[in-house]
Amino acid sequence: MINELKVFLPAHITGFFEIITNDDPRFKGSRGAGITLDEGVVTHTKVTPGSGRVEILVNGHKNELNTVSQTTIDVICDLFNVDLSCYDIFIEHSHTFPVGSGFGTSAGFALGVSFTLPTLLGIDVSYHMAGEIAHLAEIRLSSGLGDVIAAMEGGCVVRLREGSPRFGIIDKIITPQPIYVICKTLGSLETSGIIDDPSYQMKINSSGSSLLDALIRNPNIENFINLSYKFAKNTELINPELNEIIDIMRDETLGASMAMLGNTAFALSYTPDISIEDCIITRLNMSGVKYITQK
Ligand SMILES: Nc1ncnc2c1ncn2[C@@H]1O[C@H](COP(=O)(O)OP(=O)(O)O)[C@@H](O)[C@H]1O
Ligand SMILES: CC(C)(COP(=O)(O)O)[C@@H](O)C(=O)O
Repeated sequence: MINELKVFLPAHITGFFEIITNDDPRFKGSRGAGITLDEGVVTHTKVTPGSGRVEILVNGHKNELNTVSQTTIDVICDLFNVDLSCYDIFIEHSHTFPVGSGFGTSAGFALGVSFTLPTLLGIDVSYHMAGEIAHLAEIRLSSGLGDVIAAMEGGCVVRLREGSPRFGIIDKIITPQPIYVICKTLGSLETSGIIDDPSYQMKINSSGSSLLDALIRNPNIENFINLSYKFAKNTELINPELNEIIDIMRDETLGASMAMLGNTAFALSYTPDISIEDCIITRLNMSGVKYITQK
């Protein structure tokens, strides 16, 4: 039996969204649209016979960022009634984007665990069930609502129905040629502080719903980024400093907006050229979850 697996999950930037609550976390989530990137989170998981030790590293460090991973392990134990006392588990996440800045990093951590640990424990989970495990961890922590279902698929993902990957419904916007994604981050935003705040929920939902309808009527990448900017303005989530950067980006690209939920500007372009310093430049991901080592 294999004792280690490595998997890649693309980062996911939400352009606009609508919060859909439900007492059943499998049916709680968001509708909206976003893009996945060719960079994200690589997770390397090893399981050996042992005494219940769990070690989680994030970019080589043990720190508070192991909460999402630990919560995903807890979800696996709850769902499959697993006793970990006779295993030692080692998980290492490597991520290129800053946490909490609108790149869906928490979803990448959760999916990295859910697409490796069950298999290494001999638990047979389907592709969509592995996604559901990560979704349940995100909902439990309020660290995300719809990144999981989008990151698994790749591309420019439209979330038509909320929920875990077993119940949510997505579609994709076809891009005629390769798309560069240009990002400039000024810092983080606390996701839970926004998605759990009733006043933000009202602004988000009153705007997100109509923008999704507008994208469905005209499903193309330029419309996505322009509707995303409308959302950032309508919800008043954008700040003047970020707006200045977005204005410059918009003049040089197909369009630009704020990455939800982070203090980050992102632009879509057919070329990697931009006049702004210190941008992260990558490509629209088309593959979704990808095993680096074979199952
Ligand atoms: N590994 C982690 N452990 C604990 N909390 C995390 C972890 N990753 C992200 N978070 C928290 O979850 C929320 C969403 O994180 P993240 O998905 O990285 O946000 P974003 O998509 O905005 O970058 C943030 O509040 C962040 O602080
Ligand atoms: C926008 C957000 C609710 C949070 O995104 P992040 O902060 O990147 O986890 C996302 O999960 C979504 O549902 O679209």
